[in-house]
Amino acid sequence: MSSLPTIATVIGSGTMGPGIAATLARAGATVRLYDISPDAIARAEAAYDVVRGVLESVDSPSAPGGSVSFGTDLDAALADTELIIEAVPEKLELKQKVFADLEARIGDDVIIATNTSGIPITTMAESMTVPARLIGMHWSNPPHLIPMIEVIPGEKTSSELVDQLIEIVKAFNYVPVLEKEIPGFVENRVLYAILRECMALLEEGIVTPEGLDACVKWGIGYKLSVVGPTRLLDMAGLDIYQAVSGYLNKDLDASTDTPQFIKDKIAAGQLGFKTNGGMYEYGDGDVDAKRKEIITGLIAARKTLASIPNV
Ligand SMILES: NC(=O)C1=CN([C@@H]2O[C@H](COP(=O)(O)OP(=O)(O)OC[C@H]3O[C@@H](n4cnc5c(N)ncnc54)[C@H](O)[C@@H]3O)[C@@H](O)[C@H]2O)C=CC1
Ligand SMILES: Cc1ncc(C(=O)O)c(C(=O)O)c1O
Repeated sequence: MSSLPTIATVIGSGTMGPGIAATLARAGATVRLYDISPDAIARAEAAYDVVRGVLESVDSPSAPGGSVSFGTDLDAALADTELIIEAVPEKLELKQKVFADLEARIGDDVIIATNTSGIPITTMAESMTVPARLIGMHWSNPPHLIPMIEVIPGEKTSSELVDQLIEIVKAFNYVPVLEKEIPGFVENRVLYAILRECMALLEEGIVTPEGLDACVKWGIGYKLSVVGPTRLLDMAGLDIYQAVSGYLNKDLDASTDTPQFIKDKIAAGQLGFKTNGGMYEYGDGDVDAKRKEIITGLIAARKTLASIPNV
């Protein structure tokens, strides 16, 4: 296989599957999107139409011949495939069962890339017949708009596969970030460090949700979208970092569990957009409107970031 696979299969058509499939298809691959649930497939077909429109409006590489087909027939989805991207729910046992099911149906040369948010690849590969073929390929949500993918080899992943996946990611113009294996990988370790402190500040009543969102969006997000954290330290001064981290680090939240108020919301069925309420409440039509605003904002920001120097 040279760079982009001719045929690829995405397993799991929930939040992430349609955007992943659409990105590969737009770059020219024939993609089969498989799900165990017919309802999920029906939702994915509708989501795909929206995603395709979004891809039209960003500078996403497009090549002729790409397509996405949808279905609940696993053998049909796997026929002649070269690359499988697994995007089923974040449960180790489920992913291991899916890998066993896949390995019973495919040749030894077929790649399995997992979109796990942070389960170590080595652990997932323990029950596999060919562990050298498993590699982490962590897309960020929404996958058709965030042009960066973490590439995470496990202890038994073949080094040829690491190089191959990096070339595949470059073939659809995304930035591959090669990492050593660690729970949560790099992106979610940083994101969850931020989220842990944010949730603690809310729980202690230090700031309102609206105030927190404004502070983090402008004070941190805006700046970090232009200058990464390493260069930010040069901009601020390492002496300042030493002075502040010297008194602040020991005061930062260090809890190891999910905050109780989040657990209470989940127990009350408040999960966020998918239940019309979570951190904020949403009335009729509000969730769709917010989703549109977020996508519009991400498209505008991506265009701007693509047009300025990578400092
Ligand atoms: N939601 C997010 O923001 C992100 C999620 N991820 C990771 O991607 C993976 C998928 O996440 P989501 O798309 O959010 O999950 P989701 O729950 O929205 O979708 C998962 C889909 O997998 C299907 N499924 C369940 N068992 C299956 C099986 N045996 N075979 C085929 N399909 C099956 C479900 O019917 C569902 O449609 C997880 O590992 C998650 O941690 C990674 C990056 C971001
Ligand atoms: C809150 C949250 N948690 C996990 C992930 C992930 O990468 O799996 C994301 C994301 O990609 O956006 C996220 O927002």
